[in-house]
Order: sequence, then C-alpha cells, then structure tokens
Amino acid sequence: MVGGEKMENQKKVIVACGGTGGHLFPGVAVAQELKQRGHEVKLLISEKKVDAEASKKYGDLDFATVPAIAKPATLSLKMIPFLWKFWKTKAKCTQILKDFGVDAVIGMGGFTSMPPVIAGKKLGAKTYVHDSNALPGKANRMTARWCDAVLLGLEAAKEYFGGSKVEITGTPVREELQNIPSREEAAKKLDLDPAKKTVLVMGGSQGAKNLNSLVVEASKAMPDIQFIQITGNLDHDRVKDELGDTGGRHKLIAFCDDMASVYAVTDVVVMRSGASSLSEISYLGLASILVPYPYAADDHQTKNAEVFEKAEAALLRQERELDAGMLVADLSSILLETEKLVNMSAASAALGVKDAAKRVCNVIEKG
Ligand SMILES: CC(=O)N[C@H]1[C@@H](OP(=O)(O)OP(=O)(O)OC[C@H]2O[C@@H](n3ccc(=O)[nH]c3=O)[C@H](O)[C@@H]2O)O[C@H](CO)[C@@H](O)[C@@H]1O
Repeated sequence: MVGGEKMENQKKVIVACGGTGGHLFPGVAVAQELKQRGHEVKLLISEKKVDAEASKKYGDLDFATVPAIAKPATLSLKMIPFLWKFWKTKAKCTQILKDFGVDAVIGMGGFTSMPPVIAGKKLGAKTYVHDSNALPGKANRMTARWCDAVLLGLEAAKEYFGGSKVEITGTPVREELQNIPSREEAAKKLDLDPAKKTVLVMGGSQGAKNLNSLVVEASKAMPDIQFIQITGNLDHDRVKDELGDTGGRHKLIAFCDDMASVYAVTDVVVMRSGASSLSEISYLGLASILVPYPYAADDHQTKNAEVFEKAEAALLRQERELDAGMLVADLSSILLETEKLVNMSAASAALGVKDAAKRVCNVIEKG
C-alpha cells in the first residue's frame, strides 16, 4: 500500500467508470457494495457533462475527475495528441492513486478506464476490468493485459479473453434499482394511471432522433397506452413539438434521475441495446423491443440484443427496417397478449444476475 491510513482488512479501491452512463452506473453499484462492506472507495469519472449530471445524485460517494480519452479509430496523426493525453492522464491518475493509498483498481470500460488500471498496476495494486457487453470493447481487451482478473457481464464475451483469469459476474445494478417502489406509488409520482399499460422508451446516450420520431408516431396510433419517453437532452424540444398535446398520457423526460420509478410503472421497454440498460431490465424482468444504435463500435449493440432475442426476452429490430406501423404492431402483440408479455418478462428475468455487485466485490476482496 502507498500512503494513507486504513483499518485492518479494509481495502482502498479505485473504480474507474467515466465516459458514459453505461460505465458509470455499474461503477456506482460496485462502489455502493464495497462501501457497505466497509471498504474505502474513490470513483474516477471523466470531465464530460454527462458524467457530472449522472453522478450528482450520489453525493455520499467520493468522485474525482480525469480527462476523457478516445482512441482514434485508425492509425493517423491523431494518435500523437491521443498518446500525449493518455500519458498526461496516466500521470494524474498515478498521483491520485498514490495520495489515496490504493490497494485495487477496477476499470468499468472504455479508454478512460485504461490509464488508472495501468497506473494501479505500476504501483503494485491488484487490477481488474469489467466488461458488460456480448462483444467486449477494444479498450477492455487491451486493458485486460494489465489485469489480475477479467470480469464479464455476459457469457457470450468469454471467447474474447483467453486464460483462467476470466469470471462471469453479471453487470452490477445500482442500489435504488434493487428496491424499486410499487407500481401505484411510481405512477402517482409520475402522474400516470397505474391501471394502464405503459411503454418506456430509452434512446441511450447517443442520438436517437429517428427512433424518437417513430415512437411519437406510434403513440398517436395507440391512444389507450401510456408512454414515458427519455429523449436525451439534445432532442427534447424537437420531440415535444412533434408530439403536441396528449392529455398527459405521454411523458417526455430529457434525462431521468429516477429510473427506479420509471421502471416500476413500465410493462415493456423500447430501447437501444446498451449493456447497462439491458442488465437493469433483466434484473427487473422487463420485456423489450431492442433497436440497436446503428453506429456503435463493431455493431456491438446488435450482439447484446441477440442474447436477449435468443432467450425470447426481446424482439430485435434494426432501425433501418423499422417504421411506425411495425412498432405499433410489435407493441400491440406484446401488450395485448397477456401470455406473451408474461413469457417475455420471465425470459428477461432469467437473464438477470441478482448478485452481480456482490460477485464483483467478492473477487476484489479475495485479492
Ligand atoms: C452508444 C454506445 O456505444 N453506448 C455504449 C455505452 O452505453 P450507454 O451509456 O450508451 O448506455 P447503457 O444502456 O449501457 O447505459 C445507460 C445507463 O444510463 C441510465 N440512464 C439512462 C437515461 C436516463 O435518462 N437516465 C439514466 O439513469 C440507464 O439506466 C443505464 O444505467 O456503454 C455500454 C457499456 O459498455 C455499451 O453497451 C453501449 O453500447
């Protein structure tokens, strides 16, 4: 251990989870479980606005920021500023880790997780990486070389990492989603009718303009169904204009900081297939229609969606093939056929890993 005072058996753990909600929220879940077990935790997030917004409700956790890093897709002159920024960030991480007195570092994904893991390795700490996708990211595959163990959200990812240091843990879900309110309580909070079928729409952290517009059109054709549509900050006003007045049955939210209430009143989700959202809906046993983000690296969101489609927990629809009529037909087939909804929800629940946070923390505690 470097610097700092600590109790016996207590570990000082850095959770590197910056860059996107898909890395940050599983990192929060790991930090919450570690803290509950008496360990000391610091979360490293990026300086991006999205991280500041997503982390602000977790005031009881200790956050520090480091620059976000994105590797250029091809070998070009852009590698020079990338390497310079990488080196500077690693130096900053080394200082943070030394001051903290680090024992272990876990990276939750992306190139922003890489410098803290490498810095940790050089300081003699135990190092881990967690990947939540069916097709692991390039950054994680590279970071794995510096790690004592590789932790995976989905079995399908195992083939990309050789050797015995791989463990399937599932993807941790934050505390507030482990204990969601009742449907009635949540409906009251969101000013919705608990007796009506409700669709949640999540566009994910990247643009979902087309998907947002398709949903608006579908909603107009389904006046008895309630919608909660998370539009993303950039698309909110445009969608609001397109939607017009629905008498309160179609709610628009730019960014949602109360996913627990939203999930509690939901019957079916229409969403991108980001791994963290998938881990949450399977934890809660929600049926879904998955529309992968078409520009995700190596089309990894399709691979995630295929896991859910194969298990009959979801319908998989590519955005280029989807129109509002199909969406109405899909939603009707799930919402109006009770047996289908029940079966899809059960298949989703079967994919959920209830104790993922515990499994990840057990590995860190074992050392
Ligand atoms: C475009 C892209 O490449 N996205 C990737 C990014 O996830 P990205 O951040 O896009 O999406 P994820 O679905 O993984 O995570 C979103 C998270 O944000 C939360 N949320 C969302 C909206 C909101 O208003 N409030 C809120 O709290 C969700 O509950 C979830 O926890 O990293 C994931 C994990 O490697 C990948 O699987 C995704 O493919």
